[in-house]
Amino acid sequence: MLVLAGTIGAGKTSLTKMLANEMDLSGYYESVDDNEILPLFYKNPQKYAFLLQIYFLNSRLDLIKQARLDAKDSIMDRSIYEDSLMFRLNADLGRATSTEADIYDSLLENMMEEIPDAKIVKNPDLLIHIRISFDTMLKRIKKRGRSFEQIDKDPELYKYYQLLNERYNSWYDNYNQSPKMQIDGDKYDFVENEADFKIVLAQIKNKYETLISC
Ligand SMILES: Nc1ncnc2c1ncn2[C@@H]1O[C@H](COP(=O)(O)OP(=O)(O)OP(=O)(O)O)[C@@H](O)[C@H]1O
Repeated sequence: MLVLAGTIGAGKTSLTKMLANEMDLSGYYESVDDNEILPLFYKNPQKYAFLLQIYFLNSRLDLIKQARLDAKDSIMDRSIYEDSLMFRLNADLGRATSTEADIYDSLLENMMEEIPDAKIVKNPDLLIHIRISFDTMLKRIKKRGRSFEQIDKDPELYKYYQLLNERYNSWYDNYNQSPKMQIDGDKYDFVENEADFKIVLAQIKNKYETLISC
């Protein structure tokens, strides 16, 4: 199982679709449009931060189980581990308490702990982090146009996005739940440029094949 990671608008879902197609993998996607808590959270973060995390935790674990039970090898458009980074940021911004964030982390760890000889392994075989600059992040959020994510409607979001993007780098450095690799999402525009996609695909295939052959 391959898992994509990266900030809002990094291109995780697009790259997941392209890799699923090229590498003959089953794609698993988090549905943002059907998430009824997300717009509530953006409207009132203090009230809905904890509920949103529980919603995500539940739905992502469900997807992991489905992906692992699939007869085919799979790819997911987001990792369960990034939620902890987002929730900690929300707690630091006063939208949740540090106790809530601690309990969330402990629950996540408990849920993701592998049981020896279990049929299903929950952690990915490879995590692929798409790294983008803050500038690129803002442009992509604007281009995609999801109304609740727009900065012009809510200037506080600017700071939230900036901190989130900064924290992703140390999150990736500290991530150790599986093998990992990074893609430069500023340098390679894999959505718009076919040659860039080929480079990214080769990097990922190379890493994945090395892991499988070990
Ligand atoms: N744990 C979380 N806490 C708060 N908000 C979250 C969390 N996970 C996702 N979100 C929100 O859900 C929305 C979708 O985020 P996500 O990064 O999963 O997808 P995306 O922006 O469509 O990514 P991409 O463009 O890379 O495919 C964003 O508005 C993001 O802020």
